Amino acid sequence: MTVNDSLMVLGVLAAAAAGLWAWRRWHPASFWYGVAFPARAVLVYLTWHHIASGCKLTRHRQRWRLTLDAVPAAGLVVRGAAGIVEHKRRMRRVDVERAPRLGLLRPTAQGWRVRLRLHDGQVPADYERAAEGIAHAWRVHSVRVVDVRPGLVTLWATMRDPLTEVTVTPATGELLRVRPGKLENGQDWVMDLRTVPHWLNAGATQSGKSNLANAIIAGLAPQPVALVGFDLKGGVEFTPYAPRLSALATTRKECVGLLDDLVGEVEARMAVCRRHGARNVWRLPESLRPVPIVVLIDEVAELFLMADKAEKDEVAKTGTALLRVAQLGRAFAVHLIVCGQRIGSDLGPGVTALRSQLSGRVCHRGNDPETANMTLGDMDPAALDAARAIPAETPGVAVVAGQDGSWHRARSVYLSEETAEQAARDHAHLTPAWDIVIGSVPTTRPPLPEAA
Ligand SMILES: Nc1ncnc2c1ncn2[C@@H]1O[C@H](COP(=O)(O)OP(=O)(O)OP(=O)(O)O)[C@@H](O)[C@H]1O
Repeated sequence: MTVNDSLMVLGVLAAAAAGLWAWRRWHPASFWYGVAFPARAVLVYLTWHHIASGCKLTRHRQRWRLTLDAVPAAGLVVRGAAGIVEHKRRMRRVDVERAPRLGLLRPTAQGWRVRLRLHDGQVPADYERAAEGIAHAWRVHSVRVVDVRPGLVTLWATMRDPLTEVTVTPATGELLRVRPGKLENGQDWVMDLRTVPHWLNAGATQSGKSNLANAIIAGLAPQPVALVGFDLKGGVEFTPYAPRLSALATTRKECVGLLDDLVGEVEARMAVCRRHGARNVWRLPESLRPVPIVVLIDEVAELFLMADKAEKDEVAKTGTALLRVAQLGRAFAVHLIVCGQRIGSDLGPGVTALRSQLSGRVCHRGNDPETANMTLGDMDPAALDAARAIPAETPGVAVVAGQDGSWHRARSVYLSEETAEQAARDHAHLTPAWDIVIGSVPTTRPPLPEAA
């Protein structure tokens, strides 16, 4: 090759590299699907056997193979023990290491998914244990085991943590549905109170609980719902949202009164449903359908703590009323969003029962492993591990679990208090008066959609 030829080849290579760089820089999505993903896929298939072996996912099988056996030749052996001079071919059964069969790698915006066939005797937990090792071998942010079916698991690899930056998601406009942030798989985090009626929002201080509550309030503010606040931290959290709150309790006495109202309202709705042969308010004729109530409770532990014995009765009443609202509210469009650092049995009897009614769980970073245990203890152990691994420098990141047992890492969208307060002020005209709400009087609000 002449010097000119070499220069030309170098020039072409440099131009190709610059083109690829520019492509990646200006249109990363098409670069990923067109170049980066196919290259990654080839690497994954080529290295899979090695990685599976390193992560102890392989199995040994007996297979027929044509082998070359070394045979000492007669007469020459005497020259030395290692006098092997002849080879003989023959078929025989040998031990072969087999990796689990990889299905087709399917690209996602943030990485890829691939289905694997389990070896006999393997369970999905084997793959959950190996996931971290596989993530390191594939040089990706995380690998999760998802979509478990008999004999099959799907591995979902994510190249970068999609929760480092969460952008604002538009309002859904659907009743009792909010999008407070993003899930790790890049999809919107949808909180649908008609599917999961009550939520527990737990985490240490500065973990992002209030930000999530703000996002929920801002999402619900434009909807035809009544918002109610319980804030025993002197009202500092919820008073700024007062224009959009139909009721706000900031002292224990007010809490007891407001809970009495709520229990009475649930019972009244129950009576209306019974009269009309409806199992829930969504099956009532539209003109009779009451306005949904969303109850936000800040720092739930304050409701159960007592300074002296005189408060014992009030605390007991509060616990019972809250439990009744939780148990009965789901059918009668009364929803709870309970925020707190701890919601354990140490707060008193009834708290564990209340927690079990809160089927939606959001577990932010906790100060101790107990927070994750209390919030997600009855779920998949992998969810607990993910919650315990949330770093302090990413407030708003949480593990979110619904009632079907599935869970996701998610992050609420950052919403300044001013923005949420502005949303409350902007939609103050939609705030139904509490007297009208608990009077179950059909109001002139816009008609509610039919139940799904
Ligand atoms: N999703 C988020 N993205 C970015 N920053 C966030 C997010 N959520 C919260 N933060 C930041 O973290 C800080 C603490 O958040 P927040 O007040 O919601 O925590 P908290 O758990 O309610 O704390 P506390 O119990 O002390 O009230 C806030 O200053 C906020 O700026």
